[in-house]
Amino acid sequence: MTHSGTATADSIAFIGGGNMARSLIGGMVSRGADPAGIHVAEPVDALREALARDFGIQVHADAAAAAAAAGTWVFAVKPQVMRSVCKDLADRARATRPLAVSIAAGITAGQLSTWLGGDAAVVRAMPNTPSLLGAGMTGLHANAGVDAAGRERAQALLAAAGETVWIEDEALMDAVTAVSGSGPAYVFLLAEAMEDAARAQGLPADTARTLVQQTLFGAARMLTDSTEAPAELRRRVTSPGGTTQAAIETFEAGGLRALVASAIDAAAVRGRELSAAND
Ligand SMILES: NC(=O)C1=CN([C@@H]2O[C@H](COP(=O)(O)OP(=O)(O)OC[C@H]3O[C@@H](n4cnc5c(N)ncnc54)[C@H](O)[C@@H]3O)[C@@H](O)[C@H]2O)C=CC1
Ligand SMILES: O=C(O)[C@@H]1CCC=N1
Repeated sequence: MTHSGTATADSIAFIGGGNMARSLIGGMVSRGADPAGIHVAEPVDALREALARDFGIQVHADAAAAAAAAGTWVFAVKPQVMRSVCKDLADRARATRPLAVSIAAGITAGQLSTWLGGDAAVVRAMPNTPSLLGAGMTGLHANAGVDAAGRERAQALLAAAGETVWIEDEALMDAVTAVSGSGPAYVFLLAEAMEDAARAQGLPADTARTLVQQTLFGAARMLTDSTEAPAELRRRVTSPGGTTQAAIETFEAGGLRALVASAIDAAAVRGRELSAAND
């Protein structure tokens, strides 16, 4: 189903309505954004209909219809299809000079600008899925074509879903992707491992889940609400000769810190590969 919404320069068109677009839109709408000004192009019927139903936004089956309705285009498709999606919109981009915001891992502002016909105003953004709850973290990088008003527009869009930080050196966007873009999955992996271990200790599954959920939530709250460094918060849990020390020594002996560094490096390398492979 295609709805015709308000076609204004202030409207936003998401090109791609998958997991990350849903998280951003959910965060924006729950923080008071007007659904009439949010358009999404999504070819999968079920996803499109769910977005319209859940958020009351304007949905379209094809990118051109959504792009025609908005002055800001948010590219939320996979890196592997970004080039062809941009090229299909290049004529319109040259004619209407939208602000293009891409959330794709790896794909550079230079690639996006070229694919959109050259000299496009591009903000490369890297959000994460907690955006759905308004608890997202987004790194933003603007190319030289983005003026102060464009920066403000991009930041306001992503700030509706959580915290934002500007990254002036674009080369660091792959590190941002590896730390905060992919980061929620690392915490979920830890949660899975802790739940498995809790069950292995004999705890019932639902109790194991509750213990892990509330522990991660409480620890995250302490990290964000306290001015103390993580190492100090850890020290306060760790009684000398106690249970935590036994666990921490096991983590250190297993090389947890080096493993985390290698995992984050692998993610950053993959970001650079995605750029090269999809040029
Ligand atoms: N999932 C995450 O946690 C994060 C993802 N990203 C980036 O967001 C982008 C999207 O990722 P996900 O949402 O996870 O993927 P996804 O696969 O859930 O969403 C992509 C959507 O684009 C749609 N699509 C494909 N071709 C299209 C076209 N021509 N026009 C309009 N829509 C089209 C697909 O049907 C799909 O629903 C990727 O580039 C990824 O690097 C960035 C930060 C975090
Ligand atoms: O895994 C990915 O490639 C995307 C980018 C960051 C999070 N998800």
